[in-house]
Amino acid sequence: MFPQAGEWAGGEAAFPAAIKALDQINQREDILPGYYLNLSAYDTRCSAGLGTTILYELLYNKTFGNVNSSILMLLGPACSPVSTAVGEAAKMWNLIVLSYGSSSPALSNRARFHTFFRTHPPATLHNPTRIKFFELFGWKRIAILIQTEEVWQSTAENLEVLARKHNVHIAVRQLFDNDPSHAISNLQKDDIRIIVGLFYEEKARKVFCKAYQQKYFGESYVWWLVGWYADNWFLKIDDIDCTADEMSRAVEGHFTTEIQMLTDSTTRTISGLTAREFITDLNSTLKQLFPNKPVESVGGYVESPLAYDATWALALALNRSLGRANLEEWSYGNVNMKEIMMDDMKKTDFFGVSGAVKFDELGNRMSKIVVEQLRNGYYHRLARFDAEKGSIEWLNNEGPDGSRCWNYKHNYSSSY
Ligand SMILES: CC1(C)CO[C@@H](CC(=O)O)CN1
Repeated sequence: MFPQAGEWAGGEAAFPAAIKALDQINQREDILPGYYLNLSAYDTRCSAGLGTTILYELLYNKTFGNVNSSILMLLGPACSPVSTAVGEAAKMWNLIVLSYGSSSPALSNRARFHTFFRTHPPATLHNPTRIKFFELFGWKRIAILIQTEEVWQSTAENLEVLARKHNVHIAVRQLFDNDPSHAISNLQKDDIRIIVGLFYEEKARKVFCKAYQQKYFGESYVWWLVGWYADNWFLKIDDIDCTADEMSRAVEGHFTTEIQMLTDSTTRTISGLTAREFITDLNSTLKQLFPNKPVESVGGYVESPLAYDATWALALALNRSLGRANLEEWSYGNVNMKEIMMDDMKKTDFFGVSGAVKFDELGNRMSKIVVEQLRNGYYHRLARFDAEKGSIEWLNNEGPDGSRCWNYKHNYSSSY
């Protein structure tokens, strides 16, 4: 399932990446020998209803698409709302679902999504990084500003649980639906200085425009946002009543956390390619497919390594199951074979273009998180955090031990 439109057209780049993996897999004699993996792709348009309809047709309509047999596994969906609908239904047909693009923490509920796995980590994976930095900088009093959407509210709940375990006090938790003015006034009244902002890009512009207008910005405030907004997101002023200069001043100095989806490593991956070789090849394909836009703005470009690695993960799991299951006997009622394939999915452990690929007990994939800071309008990569080891790797800036990152103009107070 590869959305080509809708809230997030993540399938635009993910589909070519998955096809590349499939072609490489089908040429490998050592993977699924004697079998040819066939991929039937459908545009879900990021719609839960359409995704469910496609699943139903795949299950019951043998003439649907070019599928004239039962499908072995489902690659996708991309968008969280579609994964929520499809992932919950698929288990009733013993169908394993492997998403490459869904970040909703709700999808970690194993009871609801028993056969669901994802190479895209949940949004909650940002939280250990945030806590690590709060401890590093001695920030004890934090606020969370939350857009009323499930993905952000469940991320906030997870952050509060972690904060309590690490003696960080969540002093204020402010929710807003469309207009953040009242919430920002409350943060100001409580003299909050460290704010974790959990909202989509369009709301981020409203937050910082209001913050500017209410003079709630500058060197004494530290904002933590997600790092996957579009480049120069704060300069798109057509939907706010602030100038680009006002927005630049309001957002200056904020930190972001982002899942690292393409490894920096030069190690050869399971496919034999390095990550650099993979992305170079994908870029040339995307330039042909989307000649009128830069590759970085093709939907799902950042997540495409996750789709590539997800295709490898499915093929490797099926390959492992060959020893214990006869794939010709697969049918949606074959619980025994579903259990075998579930076991083999849980054994996933390979080095892909997105880094180490393995799933935890909730079907989630762990990744590294990159921390950046906006300085004079440009994002600087500060550090990479390994949530599994709890370790920080400083990138071209040393740590807070009196090095360059402290030369920056913000005088962070350690009393908050
Ligand atoms: C980092 C982002 C943009 C978060 O949303 C994901 C889509 C979703 O969870 O619906 C895709 N990747």
